Formats: sequence, structure tokens, C-alpha cells
Amino acid sequence: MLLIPARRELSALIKQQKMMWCQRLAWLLRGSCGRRWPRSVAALARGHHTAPRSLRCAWQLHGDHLELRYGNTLMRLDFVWLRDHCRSASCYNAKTNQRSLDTASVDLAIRPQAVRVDESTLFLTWPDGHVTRYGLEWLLKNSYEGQKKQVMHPRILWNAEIYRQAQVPSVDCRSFLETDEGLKEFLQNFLLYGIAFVENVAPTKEDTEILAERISIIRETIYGRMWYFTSDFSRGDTAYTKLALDRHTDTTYFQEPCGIQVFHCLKHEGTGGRTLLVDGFHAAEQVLRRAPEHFELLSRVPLKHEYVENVGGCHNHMIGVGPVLNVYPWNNELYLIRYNNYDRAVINTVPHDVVRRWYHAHRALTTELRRPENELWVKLKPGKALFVDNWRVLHGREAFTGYRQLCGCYLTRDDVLNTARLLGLQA
Ligand SMILES: C[N+](C)(C)CCCC[C@H](N)C(=O)O
Ligand SMILES: O=C(O)CCC(=O)C(=O)O
Ligand SMILES: [Fe+2]
Repeated sequence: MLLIPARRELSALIKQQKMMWCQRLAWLLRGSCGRRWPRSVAALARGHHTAPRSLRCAWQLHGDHLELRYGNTLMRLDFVWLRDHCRSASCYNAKTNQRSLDTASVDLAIRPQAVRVDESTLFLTWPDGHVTRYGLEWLLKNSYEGQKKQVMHPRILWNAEIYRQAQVPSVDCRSFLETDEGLKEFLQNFLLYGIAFVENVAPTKEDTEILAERISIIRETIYGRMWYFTSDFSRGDTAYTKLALDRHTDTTYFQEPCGIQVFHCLKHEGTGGRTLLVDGFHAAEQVLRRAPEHFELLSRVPLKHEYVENVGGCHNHMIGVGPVLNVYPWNNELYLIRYNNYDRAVINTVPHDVVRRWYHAHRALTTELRRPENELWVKLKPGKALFVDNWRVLHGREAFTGYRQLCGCYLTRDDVLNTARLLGLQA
């Protein structure tokens, strides 16, 4: 997994990266007044399939791809890919941002007939005379090599100390509901930490619903749309008791676990019942550092989680399949942790020698998840709604006494990220 800098380091890092880019440019510009390209680049520029390099750019044609060096990134761009992503008016509808080119009509042995690069653009002429242009910056951003260097979701991994030190503010309900700034601040914190609070919410199910709808579409599940629950054992799940619940993520038994969980405690007359929050990605990163083979196994072994319910009128049988750790393969960035020891089903998806190794890996992760320094304990109170990234942050609760009523809902992840992107956030 890529390392994520602490928040205050984030802007410094961005500045530093911009500086590095300027230095790179300066170095390249020096090349124009007398200095030669490094040998490898000069070698690239030889041969009749090769055009002389412009200042910051050099390229060479290979059997099935174009090798393009721009800045200090070496990109390998497949010919079919280059044809397929053509942004010309006949290939791409810029109004709808959709491809109009029929990819299946592209000759899989296609090669450009002519290639040219100027300061900012790559020009390709195809055998049928069609011309494709790519901005070099666009390629840098959109190529595999460019993506490999980026994270999809910038995050700040935390333990209790890091989270407390960051003093992440709760957002006021009115500012959350009525201003873009309030909403954006909330979402930025939510994206960075995987948890966020809204304060001064009226302690009702209806008001909690209004909050949820501000950022997403409510995901209706077998638990309903907005749920209310107390320790009445109305459902076949220990959430509906007074028992302590160890850290877990919810709905691991769905093929796509719910993206976000909203909790709002409407009432508690009694003791205990604090909420436990643990950053699953922070724990996973510790595993990656200490024992990468465990991380690897947890990201490769598929598991089943299951929910079998036959209580009152509720009959459900859900099965979800997937590894504990889900990473993007191109940059090894974590995007989903599925961890619920209560709901984990029979392991029968891997042979016996892998089973034992998996238990070791699971133990290593559990050890990290259970370190007291990773535990953030909060007492939910009426008026304070908690949003939890159920793909990242585990929750649990302390046993309690007395009457306790919680309401909340699940949100669809796509729609939360959609709202965040529309506000200009990287999500
Ligand atoms: C939140 N709500 C009370 C509605 C449901 C709780 C679901 C609990 C289940 N064991 C799981 O982890 O998915
Ligand atoms: O009662 C609580 O605080 C949380 C229970 C729980 O894990 C859940 O509802 O998903
Ligand atoms: Fe839960």
C-alpha cells in the first residue's frame, strides 16, 4: 500500500512535488543549451522509427507499442489503446464524455503510419488517414505509468493518538445541510479519516434521514431503509442485544458490503455502550510492514461471509464472497476491508496448507486491530451523528445496561464519492 502522509504534511508534500517538477523542467531546459540527453534517451532517438526528441519528450516505436518519455516518466502506450482512446470528434463525444468509436472495429494489429510530437502534443496518423492527438499532460495523467504513481484516495491512516492530535472538527448540522463549505469540510474529513461527525442534529430518525440524504442515496437492505434498533432481539443478530461487540465491518455477507454506515444514538439511559472505532487500513499497513506475506495472503484468499436468519417473520440467507483485504492491483492501494469474525462462514475456498497460512495472517491482522493504541472509543450521544466508512473503519461496542436506542442507515458508496467529486474533492 502506498504511504499516506499526515494531514499537515499533505500540502507541504504537494508543494514539494511541484518543486521537483520545476527542477526537472529546469534540468531539461539546461539540456537545450549544450547538455546532451542521457545516453539511454539519445539511443532512443536513433533509428528510422524514431523521431528526434523535442525538448522534454522522446519517443520510439516498438512492435506493438509506442514508448514515450515525457518529463521523467517513461510510458509504454499500446497501439490499440492509442487508437481506442482517440478524443477526436468522430471517436469521442465531448458533450457526454462517452466513446463513440466502436473498439471492436479497430484492427488489433494496427500501427500508426506517422508519429510527431511538439511541445505539448503527440500526433498519430493511422493507416486510414485518421489523425489522433494527445496532450502530453493528459497522457502523463492517464497512462498506466502515471496512475501507478498516484493514489486514488488520499487518506490519513490513524491510531487513537493520531486522530486525537488531528483535532478533526465536527461539522454543525446547519452548516452541513445549508452550505457547500460545511458539506465539503465534512466530506474532506470523512475521506481522509474514514469517520466524521455532525453535531446539533435533532435526535429523531427523520432528521437523521435528512442528513444522510444530503450526501448520498440511502441503501435499503434487509434491515430496512432507516433502521431503529434496541436490545429487543427482534432480529437474528447480536447487534440487537446488550452484549459487547468486537470490532467488525458490517454486511460482509453482501457481495458488495455497504459503503457507509450512519449511527445516531437517540437515547441511552444506562451504563456502558461506548462505540469502538479502529482504522482497518492502518492495521493492514502495519501487517504489510511487518509481514508482507500475510498482507498478500489476506488480499488473495477469497472468503465467504454469511447471514442466516430465522427470527419472527425475518427469513434471510445472504452470502458474500471476497478477500479480507482488497487492493487495486496497479498500485497496491487498499480500498476495502471485509472483517467480521462473527459472520465469517466456513472456509472451504482454499486447500489445507493455505488454510493454516491464512489463520496466521488473520492472527497478525487481528493483533494489529486489537492494539489498545489503535482503539478510538467514543460515546454516541443524542444530537451527534457518526458516519463510518464501512469499507475501511471497523466499529464495535461495549456491553451496556438500560434502554439504548440507535437509529441510522447505510449509504451507497458511489453516491457519497459522487457528491465529494462534485465539490472538487479527490475521491
Ligand atoms: C445496523 N443494523 C443494526 C441495522 C444491522 C446490524 C447488522 C449486524 C451484522 N452482524 C453485520 O455486521 O452486518
Ligand atoms: O450498538 C452499536 O453501537 C453498534 C452495533 C453494530 O455493530 C451495528 O449496528 O452494526
Ligand atoms: Fe455492526
